[in-house]
Amino acid sequence: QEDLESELRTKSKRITYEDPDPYKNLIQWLKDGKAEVSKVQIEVKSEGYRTLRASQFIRQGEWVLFVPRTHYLSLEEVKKSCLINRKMIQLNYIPNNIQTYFVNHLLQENRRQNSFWKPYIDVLPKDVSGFPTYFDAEQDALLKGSPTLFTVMNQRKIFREEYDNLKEAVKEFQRYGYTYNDFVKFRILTISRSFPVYIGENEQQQLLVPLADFINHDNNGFLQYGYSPDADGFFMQAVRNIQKGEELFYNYGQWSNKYFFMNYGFASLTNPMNQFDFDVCLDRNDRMFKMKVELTGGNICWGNRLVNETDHDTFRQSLATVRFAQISKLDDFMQLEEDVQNYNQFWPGWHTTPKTIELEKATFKALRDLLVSELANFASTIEDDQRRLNDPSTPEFRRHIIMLTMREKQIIKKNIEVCDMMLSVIDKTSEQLKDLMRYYNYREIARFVNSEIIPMKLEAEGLA
Ligand SMILES: C[S@@+](CC[C@H](N)C(=O)[O-])C[C@H]1O[C@@H](n2cnc3c(N)ncnc32)[C@H](O)[C@@H]1O
Repeated sequence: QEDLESELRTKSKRITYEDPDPYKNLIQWLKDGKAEVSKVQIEVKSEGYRTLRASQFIRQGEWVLFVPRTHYLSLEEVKKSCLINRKMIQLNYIPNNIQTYFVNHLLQENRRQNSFWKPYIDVLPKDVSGFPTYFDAEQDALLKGSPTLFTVMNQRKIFREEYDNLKEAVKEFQRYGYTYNDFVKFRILTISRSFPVYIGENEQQQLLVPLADFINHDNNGFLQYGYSPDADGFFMQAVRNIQKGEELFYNYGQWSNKYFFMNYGFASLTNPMNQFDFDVCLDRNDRMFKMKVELTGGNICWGNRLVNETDHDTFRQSLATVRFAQISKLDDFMQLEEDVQNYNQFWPGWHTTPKTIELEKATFKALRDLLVSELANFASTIEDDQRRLNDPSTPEFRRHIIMLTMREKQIIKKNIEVCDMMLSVIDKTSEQLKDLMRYYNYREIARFVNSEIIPMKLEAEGLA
């Protein structure tokens, strides 16, 4: 194995790139490898924040850049050319994430003086302290109340476990003295810089692609990427005409702020995919606790999510889960048991349909109380956040925490308002409700009232 390693090292000694400007080395290395990089230019906005600009007009459909297979890292490549990875495979060690194969390869190449990958490694960000995995107790405290804090803790645990297990299982990993900090740094760099790409028809691969990984995210990104079998490499393509000098962006995906924050270290106020994650749990003092647990196959809590828009299934699901927890009448529960015959497994958020106006009232009240207490858990108010965002001395990493948690709080607040609104109208007559819903802003709520509440009202009014 060591022979193969030294052979690779000799091979990589052929050309060295020693310009004091690491970006020049990167471009020259890519050009020497027959990459097509002439239409883009690197701009260093700050040491940790670089971007690409179009160095010429680029027509819609044209490739913006091309990197051949020899100059990007694929899973196949890193499994083959990294000693630790080969050992892992021999030992049948299954990493908790395939990112570990990339991390091991980067650690190896980072250690080598004359690595073929040196021009790439030299331009990877040096400082990743803005990623939540690196936060200290004081920075964690800023996330208090946010469901993201739990995810951060969990991520740290996963990273630590992998590092400790690797050290234990692969003696070379320990011998090279790779530190936990470097392991985590390369793990984060792998997460935040990899491209999921379809190579074969159904074969999705992660790739680390030099230079392409300088492009930042925007919701209105105008590039797409892929693998070209004919050219045997990775391309970025313009989906519209791009003017000379324009900054290049692509859309990293329709992800929530929490996802961006965890994987890329940023959040945005304009992300349309924001969400607030929260748990709805059964009350252990509930008389029906045991019956409910039995019905759901042993569950007590369910993860739910609310989004910006109340025009969304997530609202109905959250409501239904709370409704399940709120059922207190045997009749309602029996009706639920009847409904359940139609499903293989009972999911409170999908299957707990409205039963009575009384139950709906209790449900909106309980959801409201839950959200009010969630809101009170946060370290700061929306107003504090707004003030800090307006203050230019607020550090960059902190802005992202504020944007993340502020959006979570805004979602909670909006949903509290919906609960309040429902509680204020639920005692009205069916006619009054119909009138109110005609101009109601939240379509999902209006649809819910029209399809569920009004029929219940009509039935009750008919009986009366
Ligand atoms: C693939 S890299 C893009 C290039 C990066 N700016 C650099 O200098 O190497 C992804 C990283 O860029 C930054 N980034 C990308 N899009 C961003 C955005 N819309 N807002 C803030 N930071 C962003 C984040 O630090 C993220 O982890």
